[in-house]
Amino acid sequence: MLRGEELRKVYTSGMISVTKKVAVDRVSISIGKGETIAIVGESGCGKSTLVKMLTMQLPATEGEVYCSGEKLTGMKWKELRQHIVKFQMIPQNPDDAVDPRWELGRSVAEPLVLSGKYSRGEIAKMVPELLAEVGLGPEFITRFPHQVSGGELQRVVIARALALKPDLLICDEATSMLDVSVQSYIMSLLKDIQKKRNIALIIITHDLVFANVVADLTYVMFGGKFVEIGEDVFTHPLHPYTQALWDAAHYREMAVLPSEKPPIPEEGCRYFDRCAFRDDLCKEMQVLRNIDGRKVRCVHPLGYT
Ligand SMILES: Nc1ncnc2c1ncn2[C@@H]1O[C@H](COP(=O)(O)OP(=O)(O)OP(=O)(O)O)[C@@H](O)[C@H]1O
Repeated sequence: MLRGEELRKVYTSGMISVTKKVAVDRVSISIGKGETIAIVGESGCGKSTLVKMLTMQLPATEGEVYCSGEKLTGMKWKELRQHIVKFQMIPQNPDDAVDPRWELGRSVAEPLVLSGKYSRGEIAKMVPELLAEVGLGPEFITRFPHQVSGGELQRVVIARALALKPDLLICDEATSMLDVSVQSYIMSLLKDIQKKRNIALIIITHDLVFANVVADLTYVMFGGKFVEIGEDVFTHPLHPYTQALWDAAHYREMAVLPSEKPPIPEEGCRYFDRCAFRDDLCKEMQVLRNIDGRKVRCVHPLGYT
């Protein structure tokens, strides 16, 4: 359904001495209808930048995006907006998605109004239906954001995102600001909605257990590139970084992933300076190799050396 090919993003900053930051470096990614993928990796590795390029919220420095066979990169805005309205974001902080001065019903109705496709009567019928789909009653229509809990507000944001029948929902740390019991409720709600509506889900998360459980495929990112892609990657990690990420998340003693992070080398394996298994072979260009149904960017995959 949606595919990004060789996406690259270089951020430039500064007026006199211009600095360049390669946030994402020639990454390809695709997601099919009804599929769930998770993108994991430490802060700053390029997850959000990649997804923003894939969903056309941010122009790519290089690379192309295709949706159901049509090329979105280079498309005129009028035509492009018909596509991107089908990609809806559930943000980390639900407060960012609603106007604090508006009743919640108005926030849910807004995309329907802006689309110009529905009459007032139709919208008045659709808003309570959308709220019901996320388990909220019609009494929420006249409440304000400060009159509901964080979990309820996130459900309103989901209802609003569903209004224009999206093909893809992007959850960028969508539950990380909620307490643990509400987190699991919201995620199972999203999975139920996904099943019912056959929506694709992209989940950006620091919760590796959750990624392992919900995603059909997990993409592990390091230094602007994928280092491992597969199902259930944390059960038997093949890339040393995947293992280190898992260990770090579980506070275990380990030899890699130090708090002092060395700079990422531009040539060869990006994980070189942090890796306990490095040798001269790792200084050469690394490609994603197929191993046991996974894709791994490593010449010394764990368990194979
Ligand atoms: N607008 C920008 N201008 C300059 N650099 C940026 C900009 N946005 C992001 N970056 C840099 O690009 C890199 C990737 O950022 P990005 O937000 O994609 O990472 P991330 O993996 O999503 O991080 P997090 O998990 O903390 O959200 C970071 O080093 C970040 O500082």
